[in-house]
Amino acid sequence: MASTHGAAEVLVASNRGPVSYAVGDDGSIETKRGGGGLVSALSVVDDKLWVCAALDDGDREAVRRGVAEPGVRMLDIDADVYADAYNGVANSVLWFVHHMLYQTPLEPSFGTDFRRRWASYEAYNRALAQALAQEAAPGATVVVQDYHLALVPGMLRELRDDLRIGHFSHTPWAPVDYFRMLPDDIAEQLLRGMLGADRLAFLTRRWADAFTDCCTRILGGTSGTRIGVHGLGADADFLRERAHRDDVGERLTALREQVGEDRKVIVRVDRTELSKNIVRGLHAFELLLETRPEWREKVVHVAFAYPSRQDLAVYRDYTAEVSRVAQAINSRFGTEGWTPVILHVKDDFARSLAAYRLADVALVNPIRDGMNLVAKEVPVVSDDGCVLVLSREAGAYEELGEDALVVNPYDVTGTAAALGAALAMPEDERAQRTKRLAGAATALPPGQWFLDQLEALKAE
Ligand SMILES: O=P(O)(O)OC[C@H]1O[C@H](O[C@H]2O[C@H](CO)[C@@H](O)[C@H](O)[C@H]2O)[C@H](O)[C@@H](O)[C@@H]1O
Ligand SMILES: O=c1ccn([C@@H]2O[C@H](COP(=O)(O)OP(=O)(O)O)[C@@H](O)[C@H]2O)c(=O)[nH]1
Repeated sequence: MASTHGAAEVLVASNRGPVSYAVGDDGSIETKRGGGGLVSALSVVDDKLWVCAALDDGDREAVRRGVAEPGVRMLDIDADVYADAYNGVANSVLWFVHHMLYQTPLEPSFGTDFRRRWASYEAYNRALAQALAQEAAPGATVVVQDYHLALVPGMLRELRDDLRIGHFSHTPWAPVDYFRMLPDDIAEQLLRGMLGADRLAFLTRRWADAFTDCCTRILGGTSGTRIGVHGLGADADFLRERAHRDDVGERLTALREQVGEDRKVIVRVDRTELSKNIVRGLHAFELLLETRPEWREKVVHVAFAYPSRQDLAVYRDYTAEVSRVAQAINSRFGTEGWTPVILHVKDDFARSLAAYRLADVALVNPIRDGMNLVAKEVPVVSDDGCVLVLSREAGAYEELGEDALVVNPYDVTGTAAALGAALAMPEDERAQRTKRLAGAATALPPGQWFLDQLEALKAE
Protein backbone atom coordinates (compact mmCIF):
# COMPACT_ATOMS: atom_id res chain seq x y z
CA MET A 1 0.00 0.00 0.00
CA ALA A 2 1.22 3.54 -0.74
CA SER A 3 2.45 5.48 2.28
CA THR A 4 0.27 8.56 1.64
CA HIS A 5 -3.45 8.65 1.62
CA GLY A 6 -6.28 11.16 1.95
CA ALA A 7 -9.52 11.38 3.90
CA ALA A 8 -12.26 10.75 1.32
CA GLU A 9 -14.31 7.62 1.98
CA VAL A 10 -16.31 7.72 -1.26
CA LEU A 11 -14.88 9.10 -4.49
CA VAL A 12 -16.07 9.37 -8.04
CA ALA A 13 -13.88 10.19 -11.00
CA SER A 14 -15.06 11.40 -14.36
CA ASN A 15 -13.81 13.50 -17.20
CA ARG A 16 -16.56 16.11 -16.94
CA GLY A 17 -17.30 17.53 -13.52
CA PRO A 18 -20.51 19.05 -12.18
CA VAL A 19 -19.68 22.59 -13.24
CA SER A 20 -17.61 24.40 -15.80
CA TYR A 21 -16.14 27.87 -15.49
CA ALA A 22 -15.70 30.84 -17.78
CA VAL A 23 -13.93 34.13 -17.30
CA GLY A 24 -16.54 36.89 -17.64
CA ASP A 25 -16.05 40.26 -19.38
CA ASP A 26 -15.21 41.84 -16.01
CA GLY A 27 -12.56 39.18 -15.35
CA SER A 28 -14.58 37.34 -12.72
CA ILE A 29 -15.14 33.58 -12.82
CA GLU A 30 -18.63 32.50 -13.89
CA THR A 31 -19.94 29.05 -12.99
CA LYS A 32 -22.17 26.92 -15.21
CA ARG A 33 -23.78 23.50 -14.72
CA GLY A 34 -22.02 20.78 -16.74
CA GLY A 35 -24.14 19.25 -19.53
CA GLY A 36 -25.06 15.67 -20.32
CA GLY A 37 -26.54 12.69 -18.51
CA LEU A 38 -23.50 11.67 -16.48
CA VAL A 39 -23.51 15.02 -14.70
CA SER A 40 -27.30 14.85 -14.19
CA ALA A 41 -26.84 11.46 -12.50
CA LEU A 42 -23.88 12.14 -10.24
CA SER A 43 -24.84 15.67 -9.20
CA VAL A 44 -27.52 14.35 -6.82
CA VAL A 45 -25.11 12.12 -4.91
CA ASP A 46 -23.98 13.77 -1.63
CA ASP A 47 -20.96 13.10 0.58
CA LYS A 48 -18.43 12.21 -2.03
CA LEU A 49 -15.28 13.69 -3.48
CA TRP A 50 -15.64 14.21 -7.21
CA VAL A 51 -12.33 14.18 -9.09
CA CYS A 52 -12.60 15.53 -12.63
CA ALA A 53 -10.57 17.25 -15.33
CA ALA A 54 -10.33 20.92 -16.25
CA LEU A 55 -11.91 20.87 -19.70
CA ASP A 56 -10.93 24.22 -21.12
CA ASP A 57 -9.16 27.52 -20.44
CA GLY A 58 -12.01 28.77 -18.24
CA ASP A 59 -11.73 25.70 -16.01
CA ARG A 60 -7.93 25.97 -15.92
CA GLU A 61 -8.11 29.59 -14.88
CA ALA A 62 -10.56 28.71 -12.10
CA VAL A 63 -8.22 25.98 -10.81
CA ARG A 64 -5.26 28.39 -10.89
CA ARG A 65 -7.22 30.99 -8.94
CA GLY A 66 -8.25 28.37 -6.40
CA VAL A 67 -11.96 28.57 -7.31
CA ALA A 68 -13.56 25.23 -6.39
CA GLU A 69 -16.98 23.82 -5.67
CA PRO A 70 -17.18 22.00 -2.32
CA GLY A 71 -16.50 18.30 -2.78
CA VAL A 72 -14.93 18.71 -6.19
CA ARG A 73 -11.25 18.45 -7.14
CA MET A 74 -10.63 19.58 -10.69
CA LEU A 75 -7.28 18.61 -12.20
CA ASP A 76 -5.36 21.03 -14.38
CA ILE A 77 -3.82 18.58 -16.85
CA ASP A 78 -1.47 19.89 -19.56
CA ALA A 79 -3.76 21.31 -22.28
CA ASP A 80 -2.14 19.39 -25.17
CA VAL A 81 -2.16 16.07 -23.29
CA TYR A 82 -5.78 16.66 -22.35
CA ALA A 83 -6.84 17.59 -25.90
CA ASP A 84 -5.22 14.45 -27.30
CA ALA A 85 -6.82 12.26 -24.65
CA TYR A 86 -10.35 13.74 -24.72
CA ASN A 87 -10.72 14.76 -28.36
CA GLY A 88 -8.10 12.57 -29.99
CA VAL A 89 -8.82 9.24 -28.26
CA ALA A 90 -11.91 9.25 -26.03
CA ASN A 91 -14.31 11.12 -28.30
CA SER A 92 -12.97 10.45 -31.76
CA VAL A 93 -12.01 6.80 -31.29
CA LEU A 94 -13.56 5.12 -28.23
CA TRP A 95 -16.91 6.94 -28.55
CA PHE A 96 -16.99 6.08 -32.25
CA VAL A 97 -16.23 2.41 -31.57
CA HIS A 98 -18.89 1.98 -28.87
CA HIS A 99 -21.53 3.89 -30.86
CA MET A 100 -20.50 2.14 -34.09
CA LEU A 101 -20.18 5.48 -35.85
CA TYR A 102 -17.43 4.61 -38.31
CA GLN A 103 -18.72 4.20 -41.81
CA THR A 104 -17.01 3.30 -45.07
CA PRO A 105 -14.88 5.04 -46.32
CA LEU A 106 -14.30 6.68 -42.94
CA GLU A 107 -12.97 3.73 -40.99
CA PRO A 108 -10.11 4.68 -38.71
CA SER A 109 -6.48 4.23 -39.55
CA PHE A 110 -4.39 3.69 -36.45
CA GLY A 111 -0.92 5.01 -37.30
CA THR A 112 1.82 6.92 -35.49
CA ASP A 113 -0.38 9.92 -34.84
CA PHE A 114 -2.88 7.72 -32.99
CA ARG A 115 -0.05 6.17 -30.95
CA ARG A 116 1.06 9.66 -29.86
CA ARG A 117 -2.51 10.48 -28.80
CA TRP A 118 -2.76 7.15 -27.03
CA ALA A 119 0.30 8.05 -24.93
CA SER A 120 -1.60 11.20 -23.88
CA TYR A 121 -4.64 9.10 -23.02
CA GLU A 122 -2.41 6.96 -20.77
CA ALA A 123 -0.88 10.06 -19.15
CA TYR A 124 -4.31 11.58 -18.53
CA ASN A 125 -5.61 8.34 -16.99
CA ARG A 126 -2.47 8.20 -14.82
CA ALA A 127 -3.04 11.76 -13.58
CA LEU A 128 -6.59 10.84 -12.49
CA ALA A 129 -5.39 7.60 -10.85
CA GLN A 130 -2.69 9.49 -8.93
CA ALA A 131 -5.13 12.12 -7.68
CA LEU A 132 -7.53 9.40 -6.52
CA ALA A 133 -4.71 7.55 -4.77
CA GLN A 134 -3.79 10.77 -2.94
CA GLU A 135 -7.33 11.65 -1.89
CA ALA A 136 -8.73 8.25 -0.86
CA ALA A 137 -8.86 7.22 2.79
CA PRO A 138 -7.65 3.70 3.66
CA GLY A 139 -10.17 1.16 2.37
CA ALA A 140 -12.19 3.86 0.58
CA THR A 141 -14.57 3.18 -2.30
CA VAL A 142 -13.89 4.71 -5.72
CA VAL A 143 -16.29 4.61 -8.66
CA VAL A 144 -14.60 5.55 -11.93
CA GLN A 145 -16.82 6.72 -14.76
CA ASP A 146 -16.80 5.97 -18.44
CA TYR A 147 -14.62 5.38 -21.48
CA HIS A 148 -12.43 8.42 -20.85
CA LEU A 149 -11.01 6.66 -17.80
CA ALA A 150 -10.88 3.00 -18.85
CA LEU A 151 -7.28 2.57 -17.69
CA VAL A 152 -7.79 4.16 -14.26
CA PRO A 153 -8.99 1.06 -12.38
CA GLY A 154 -5.83 -0.92 -13.25
CA MET A 155 -3.53 2.04 -12.60
CA LEU A 156 -5.19 2.86 -9.29
CA ARG A 157 -5.02 -0.77 -8.18
CA GLU A 158 -1.23 -0.64 -8.64
CA LEU A 159 -0.98 2.51 -6.54
CA ARG A 160 -3.42 1.48 -3.81
CA ASP A 161 -4.32 -2.16 -3.28
CA ASP A 162 -6.53 -1.34 -0.26
CA LEU A 163 -9.31 0.37 -2.22
CA ARG A 164 -12.61 -0.94 -3.49
CA ILE A 165 -12.70 0.07 -7.11
CA GLY A 166 -15.74 0.16 -9.37
CA HIS A 167 -16.10 1.38 -12.94
CA PHE A 168 -19.37 2.47 -14.56
CA SER A 169 -19.87 2.76 -18.34
CA HIS A 170 -22.42 5.32 -19.52
CA THR A 171 -22.08 4.32 -23.16
CA PRO A 172 -23.07 1.22 -25.08
CA TRP A 173 -20.33 -1.38 -25.40
CA ALA A 174 -19.35 -2.37 -28.93
CA PRO A 175 -20.01 -5.89 -30.25
CA VAL A 176 -16.75 -7.84 -30.21
CA ASP A 177 -16.21 -7.85 -34.00
CA TYR A 178 -16.54 -4.07 -34.06
CA PHE A 179 -14.41 -3.58 -30.92
CA ARG A 180 -11.62 -5.53 -32.58
CA MET A 181 -11.21 -2.68 -35.07
CA LEU A 182 -8.92 -1.26 -32.37
CA PRO A 183 -5.28 -2.42 -32.54
CA ASP A 184 -4.96 -5.68 -30.60
CA ASP A 185 -2.63 -4.31 -27.93
CA ILE A 186 -4.87 -1.29 -27.33
CA ALA A 187 -8.01 -3.44 -27.14
CA GLU A 188 -6.27 -5.68 -24.58
CA GLN A 189 -4.96 -2.73 -22.58
CA LEU A 190 -8.44 -1.20 -22.39
CA LEU A 191 -10.06 -4.42 -21.21
CA ARG A 192 -7.31 -5.16 -18.71
CA GLY A 193 -7.44 -1.58 -17.44
CA MET A 194 -11.14 -1.92 -16.70
CA LEU A 195 -10.72 -5.39 -15.22
CA GLY A 196 -8.45 -3.79 -12.62
CA ALA A 197 -11.74 -2.88 -10.91
CA ASP A 198 -13.44 -5.16 -8.39
CA ARG A 199 -16.72 -4.62 -10.19
CA LEU A 200 -17.76 -3.18 -13.52
CA ALA A 201 -21.24 -1.92 -14.24
CA PHE A 202 -23.26 -0.95 -17.29
CA LEU A 203 -26.59 0.71 -18.04
CA THR A 204 -28.19 -2.35 -19.66
CA ARG A 205 -27.71 -6.09 -19.85
CA ARG A 206 -27.05 -5.73 -23.59
CA TRP A 207 -23.96 -3.54 -23.04
CA ALA A 208 -22.72 -5.72 -20.15
CA ASP A 209 -22.98 -8.86 -22.30
CA ALA A 210 -21.10 -7.18 -25.14
CA PHE A 211 -18.27 -6.34 -22.73
CA THR A 212 -18.16 -9.90 -21.43
CA ASP A 213 -18.01 -11.20 -25.01
CA CYS A 214 -15.02 -8.97 -25.71
CA CYS A 215 -13.21 -10.26 -22.62
CA THR A 216 -13.98 -13.87 -23.48
CA ARG A 217 -12.83 -13.60 -27.09
CA ILE A 218 -9.82 -11.34 -26.55
CA LEU A 219 -8.54 -12.27 -23.09
CA GLY A 220 -10.18 -15.63 -22.47
CA GLY A 221 -12.35 -14.36 -19.58
CA THR A 222 -13.13 -11.59 -17.11
CA SER A 223 -10.49 -12.61 -14.50
CA GLY A 224 -12.98 -12.76 -11.66
CA THR A 225 -14.08 -9.15 -11.96
CA ARG A 226 -17.78 -8.91 -11.16
CA ILE A 227 -20.11 -7.35 -13.71
CA GLY A 228 -23.47 -5.74 -12.94
CA VAL A 229 -26.24 -3.70 -14.50
CA HIS A 230 -27.79 -0.53 -13.04
CA GLY A 231 -30.40 1.12 -15.26
CA LEU A 232 -30.08 4.75 -14.29
CA GLY A 233 -33.46 6.48 -14.00
CA ALA A 234 -34.66 10.07 -13.89
CA ASP A 235 -34.84 12.13 -10.70
CA ALA A 236 -38.58 12.88 -10.41
CA ASP A 237 -38.41 15.13 -7.33
CA PHE A 238 -35.68 17.31 -8.72
CA LEU A 239 -37.20 17.54 -12.20
CA ARG A 240 -40.75 18.36 -11.08
CA GLU A 241 -39.58 21.05 -8.68
CA ARG A 242 -37.10 22.54 -11.17
CA ALA A 243 -39.64 22.47 -14.02
CA HIS A 244 -42.08 24.64 -12.05
CA ARG A 245 -39.77 27.49 -11.20
CA ASP A 246 -40.36 30.94 -12.63
CA ASP A 247 -37.57 30.83 -15.21
CA VAL A 248 -39.11 27.72 -16.77
CA GLY A 249 -42.59 29.29 -16.66
CA GLU A 250 -41.31 32.35 -18.53
CA ARG A 251 -39.74 30.20 -21.21
CA LEU A 252 -42.90 28.13 -21.50
CA THR A 253 -44.95 31.24 -22.18
CA ALA A 254 -42.44 32.37 -24.82
CA LEU A 255 -42.36 28.94 -26.45
CA ARG A 256 -46.16 28.76 -26.57
CA GLU A 257 -46.23 32.09 -28.35
CA GLN A 258 -43.60 30.99 -30.83
CA VAL A 259 -45.43 27.75 -31.58
CA GLY A 260 -48.81 29.40 -32.04
CA GLU A 261 -52.24 28.40 -30.77
CA ASP A 262 -53.83 25.01 -31.37
CA ARG A 263 -50.73 23.42 -32.76
CA LYS A 264 -49.20 20.13 -31.69
CA VAL A 265 -45.55 20.09 -30.62
CA ILE A 266 -42.92 17.46 -31.36
CA VAL A 267 -39.92 18.05 -29.08
CA ARG A 268 -36.37 16.76 -29.16
CA VAL A 269 -33.51 17.78 -26.84
CA ASP A 270 -29.98 16.51 -27.42
CA ARG A 271 -26.38 17.47 -27.46
CA THR A 272 -25.49 18.09 -31.11
CA GLU A 273 -24.12 14.59 -31.20
CA LEU A 274 -23.75 12.31 -34.20
CA SER A 275 -25.14 9.30 -32.37
CA LYS A 276 -28.35 11.19 -31.48
CA ASN A 277 -29.36 11.00 -35.16
CA ILE A 278 -30.80 14.52 -35.32
CA VAL A 279 -30.59 14.86 -39.11
CA ARG A 280 -32.60 11.70 -39.80
CA GLY A 281 -35.11 12.90 -37.22
CA LEU A 282 -35.53 16.17 -39.13
CA HIS A 283 -35.92 14.26 -42.38
CA ALA A 284 -38.61 12.11 -40.75
CA PHE A 285 -40.49 15.27 -39.74
CA GLU A 286 -40.10 16.58 -43.29
CA LEU A 287 -41.49 13.33 -44.68
CA LEU A 288 -44.46 13.60 -42.34
CA LEU A 289 -45.26 17.06 -43.72
CA GLU A 290 -44.76 15.81 -47.27
CA THR A 291 -46.92 12.70 -47.03
CA ARG A 292 -49.52 13.91 -44.52
CA PRO A 293 -50.40 17.42 -45.71
CA GLU A 294 -53.21 17.62 -43.15
CA TRP A 295 -50.49 18.24 -40.54
CA ARG A 296 -49.09 21.32 -42.28
CA GLU A 297 -49.62 24.44 -40.15
CA LYS A 298 -50.90 22.13 -37.37
CA VAL A 299 -47.61 20.92 -35.91
CA VAL A 300 -44.28 22.44 -34.90
CA HIS A 301 -41.04 20.56 -34.34
CA VAL A 302 -39.12 22.14 -31.43
CA ALA A 303 -35.54 20.89 -31.69
CA PHE A 304 -32.94 21.86 -29.10
CA ALA A 305 -29.46 20.80 -30.11
CA TYR A 306 -27.05 22.14 -27.55
CA PRO A 307 -23.34 22.43 -28.36
CA SER A 308 -21.10 19.43 -27.82
CA ARG A 309 -17.48 18.54 -28.57
CA GLN A 310 -17.01 21.51 -30.89
CA ASP A 311 -13.23 21.03 -30.99
CA LEU A 312 -13.84 18.12 -33.35
CA ALA A 313 -14.45 19.10 -36.99
CA VAL A 314 -16.92 16.26 -37.49
CA TYR A 315 -19.11 17.69 -34.68
CA ARG A 316 -18.88 21.22 -36.09
CA ASP A 317 -19.87 19.90 -39.51
CA TYR A 318 -22.76 17.99 -37.98
CA THR A 319 -23.99 21.10 -36.16
CA ALA A 320 -23.93 23.00 -39.46
CA GLU A 321 -25.79 20.16 -41.17
CA VAL A 322 -28.51 20.18 -38.50
CA SER A 323 -29.05 23.93 -39.04
CA ARG A 324 -28.99 23.56 -42.82
CA VAL A 325 -31.61 20.80 -42.85
CA ALA A 326 -33.87 22.66 -40.40
CA GLN A 327 -33.70 25.79 -42.57
CA ALA A 328 -34.40 23.78 -45.71
CA ILE A 329 -37.57 22.35 -44.13
CA ASN A 330 -38.67 25.84 -43.09
CA SER A 331 -38.04 27.21 -46.60
CA ARG A 332 -39.89 24.31 -48.19
CA PHE A 333 -42.99 24.24 -46.00
CA GLY A 334 -43.06 27.39 -43.85
CA THR A 335 -45.81 29.96 -44.34
CA GLU A 336 -46.30 33.48 -43.09
CA GLY A 337 -47.71 32.44 -39.71
CA TRP A 338 -46.05 29.05 -39.32
CA THR A 339 -42.40 28.03 -38.86
CA PRO A 340 -42.34 24.20 -38.98
CA VAL A 341 -38.98 23.75 -37.18
CA ILE A 342 -37.91 25.87 -34.22
CA LEU A 343 -34.24 25.03 -33.75
CA HIS A 344 -32.19 26.36 -30.83
CA VAL A 345 -28.52 25.53 -30.66
CA LYS A 346 -27.62 27.07 -27.28
CA ASP A 347 -27.71 25.16 -24.00
CA ASP A 348 -30.55 26.39 -21.77
CA PHE A 349 -31.69 23.82 -19.21
CA ALA A 350 -34.75 25.89 -18.15
CA ARG A 351 -35.88 26.21 -21.77
CA SER A 352 -35.38 22.47 -22.26
CA LEU A 353 -37.64 21.79 -19.28
CA ALA A 354 -40.24 24.17 -20.71
CA ALA A 355 -40.16 22.17 -23.94
CA TYR A 356 -40.56 18.92 -21.97
CA ARG A 357 -43.69 20.38 -20.35
CA LEU A 358 -45.15 21.51 -23.66
CA ALA A 359 -44.40 18.40 -25.72
CA ASP A 360 -47.21 16.35 -27.27
CA VAL A 361 -44.62 14.04 -28.77
CA ALA A 362 -40.97 13.50 -27.82
CA LEU A 363 -38.63 12.21 -30.51
CA VAL A 364 -35.65 10.22 -29.21
CA ASN A 365 -34.14 8.35 -32.16
CA PRO A 366 -30.42 7.71 -31.51
CA ILE A 367 -28.41 5.30 -33.64
CA ARG A 368 -27.02 3.97 -30.34
CA ASP A 369 -27.15 5.47 -26.86
CA GLY A 370 -26.02 4.18 -23.47
CA MET A 371 -29.34 5.12 -21.87
CA ASN A 372 -30.75 8.50 -22.97
CA LEU A 373 -32.08 10.34 -19.97
CA VAL A 374 -34.11 12.77 -22.06
CA ALA A 375 -36.44 9.86 -22.93
CA LYS A 376 -36.92 9.31 -19.20
CA GLU A 377 -37.23 12.97 -18.21
CA VAL A 378 -39.97 14.05 -20.65
CA PRO A 379 -42.77 11.76 -19.36
CA VAL A 380 -42.00 12.85 -15.79
CA VAL A 381 -42.26 16.56 -16.53
CA SER A 382 -44.89 16.64 -19.28
CA ASP A 383 -47.94 18.82 -18.42
CA ASP A 384 -50.59 17.05 -20.50
CA GLY A 385 -49.07 13.71 -21.35
CA CYS A 386 -46.61 13.05 -24.13
CA VAL A 387 -46.13 10.22 -26.62
CA LEU A 388 -42.57 8.94 -26.75
CA VAL A 389 -41.17 7.92 -30.13
CA LEU A 390 -38.12 5.91 -29.13
CA SER A 391 -35.25 4.22 -30.94
CA ARG A 392 -34.81 0.55 -30.14
CA GLU A 393 -31.06 1.25 -30.00
CA ALA A 394 -31.26 3.48 -26.91
CA GLY A 395 -30.55 1.80 -23.59
CA ALA A 396 -33.83 3.35 -22.37
CA TYR A 397 -35.67 1.05 -24.77
CA GLU A 398 -35.14 -1.86 -22.33
CA GLU A 399 -37.33 -0.15 -19.74
CA LEU A 400 -39.57 2.11 -21.84
CA GLY A 401 -40.04 0.03 -25.00
CA GLU A 402 -43.49 -1.26 -24.08
CA ASP A 403 -45.16 2.12 -23.76
CA ALA A 404 -43.24 4.02 -26.42
CA LEU A 405 -43.72 3.93 -30.18
CA VAL A 406 -40.53 2.12 -31.12
CA VAL A 407 -38.51 2.90 -34.25
CA ASN A 408 -35.48 1.64 -36.13
CA PRO A 409 -33.34 4.81 -36.14
CA TYR A 410 -32.16 4.35 -39.73
CA ASP A 411 -35.71 3.98 -41.03
CA VAL A 412 -36.81 7.51 -41.85
CA THR A 413 -40.11 6.31 -43.35
CA GLY A 414 -40.88 4.26 -40.25
CA THR A 415 -39.98 7.20 -38.00
CA ALA A 416 -42.25 9.53 -39.99
CA ALA A 417 -45.07 6.99 -39.63
CA ALA A 418 -44.47 6.75 -35.87
CA LEU A 419 -44.60 10.56 -35.57
CA GLY A 420 -47.93 10.53 -37.43
CA ALA A 421 -49.30 7.81 -35.14
CA ALA A 422 -48.06 9.68 -32.07
CA LEU A 423 -49.76 12.90 -33.13
CA ALA A 424 -53.01 11.07 -33.74
CA MET A 425 -53.02 9.06 -30.50
CA PRO A 426 -56.25 9.47 -28.47
CA GLU A 427 -55.90 11.56 -25.28
CA ASP A 428 -56.70 8.75 -22.85
CA GLU A 429 -54.22 6.31 -24.37
CA ARG A 430 -51.57 9.02 -24.37
CA ALA A 431 -52.27 9.79 -20.70
CA GLN A 432 -52.06 6.13 -19.68
CA ARG A 433 -48.85 5.55 -21.58
CA THR A 434 -47.26 8.68 -20.10
CA LYS A 435 -48.13 7.52 -16.60
CA ARG A 436 -46.57 4.11 -17.15
CA LEU A 437 -43.53 5.64 -18.84
CA ALA A 438 -43.01 8.02 -15.91
CA GLY A 439 -43.21 5.07 -13.50
CA ALA A 440 -40.64 3.03 -15.44
CA ALA A 441 -38.42 6.06 -15.98
CA THR A 442 -38.13 6.81 -12.27
CA ALA A 443 -37.81 3.24 -10.99
CA LEU A 444 -34.12 3.74 -10.15
CA PRO A 445 -33.45 7.41 -9.37
CA PRO A 446 -29.82 8.57 -9.47
CA GLY A 447 -29.28 8.59 -5.68
CA GLN A 448 -30.41 4.97 -5.36
CA TRP A 449 -28.57 4.04 -8.58
CA PHE A 450 -25.34 5.17 -6.96
CA LEU A 451 -26.07 3.64 -3.54
CA ASP A 452 -26.81 0.28 -5.19
CA GLN A 453 -23.39 0.38 -6.80
CA LEU A 454 -21.67 1.20 -3.53
CA GLU A 455 -23.47 -1.64 -1.80
CA ALA A 456 -22.67 -4.10 -4.55
CA LEU A 457 -19.04 -3.03 -4.43
CA LYS A 458 -18.85 -3.54 -0.69
CA ALA A 459 -20.64 -6.89 -0.80
CA GLU A 460 -18.40 -9.97 -0.95
O1 LIG B 1 -18.94 15.34 -21.44
P1 LIG B 1 -19.37 15.48 -22.88
O2 LIG B 1 -18.30 15.08 -23.86
O3 LIG B 1 -19.95 16.83 -23.15
O4 LIG B 1 -20.58 14.48 -23.12
C1 LIG B 1 -21.69 14.43 -22.22
C2 LIG B 1 -21.85 13.03 -21.64
O5 LIG B 1 -22.20 12.18 -22.74
C3 LIG B 1 -22.27 10.79 -22.47
O6 LIG B 1 -23.41 10.55 -21.63
C4 LIG B 1 -23.91 9.26 -21.39
O7 LIG B 1 -24.41 9.20 -20.07
C5 LIG B 1 -25.79 9.25 -19.86
C6 LIG B 1 -26.07 8.95 -18.38
O8 LIG B 1 -25.72 7.65 -18.03
C7 LIG B 1 -26.53 8.28 -20.77
O9 LIG B 1 -27.93 8.41 -20.55
C8 LIG B 1 -26.22 8.61 -22.21
O10 LIG B 1 -26.81 7.64 -23.07
C9 LIG B 1 -24.72 8.63 -22.47
O11 LIG B 1 -24.49 9.19 -23.77
C10 LIG B 1 -20.98 10.31 -21.86
O12 LIG B 1 -21.06 8.91 -21.60
C11 LIG B 1 -20.63 11.10 -20.62
O13 LIG B 1 -19.35 10.70 -20.12
C12 LIG B 1 -20.55 12.58 -21.01
O14 LIG B 1 -20.27 13.38 -19.88
O1 LIG C 1 -30.16 22.30 -22.05
C1 LIG C 1 -30.01 21.20 -21.52
C2 LIG C 1 -30.88 20.18 -21.79
C3 LIG C 1 -30.71 18.95 -21.19
N1 LIG C 1 -29.70 18.75 -20.34
C4 LIG C 1 -29.54 17.44 -19.66
O2 LIG C 1 -28.59 16.68 -20.36
C5 LIG C 1 -28.85 15.30 -20.11
C6 LIG C 1 -28.71 14.53 -21.40
O3 LIG C 1 -28.52 13.20 -21.05
P1 LIG C 1 -28.76 12.00 -22.03
O4 LIG C 1 -28.58 10.78 -21.22
O5 LIG C 1 -30.06 12.12 -22.73
O6 LIG C 1 -27.62 12.11 -23.15
P2 LIG C 1 -26.06 12.49 -23.11
O7 LIG C 1 -25.99 13.93 -23.51
O8 LIG C 1 -25.55 12.24 -21.75
O9 LIG C 1 -25.46 11.61 -24.14
C7 LIG C 1 -30.25 15.20 -19.53
O10 LIG C 1 -30.19 14.83 -18.17
C8 LIG C 1 -30.80 16.59 -19.70
O11 LIG C 1 -31.67 17.01 -18.68
C9 LIG C 1 -28.79 19.73 -20.08
O12 LIG C 1 -27.85 19.53 -19.32
N2 LIG C 1 -28.97 20.95 -20.67
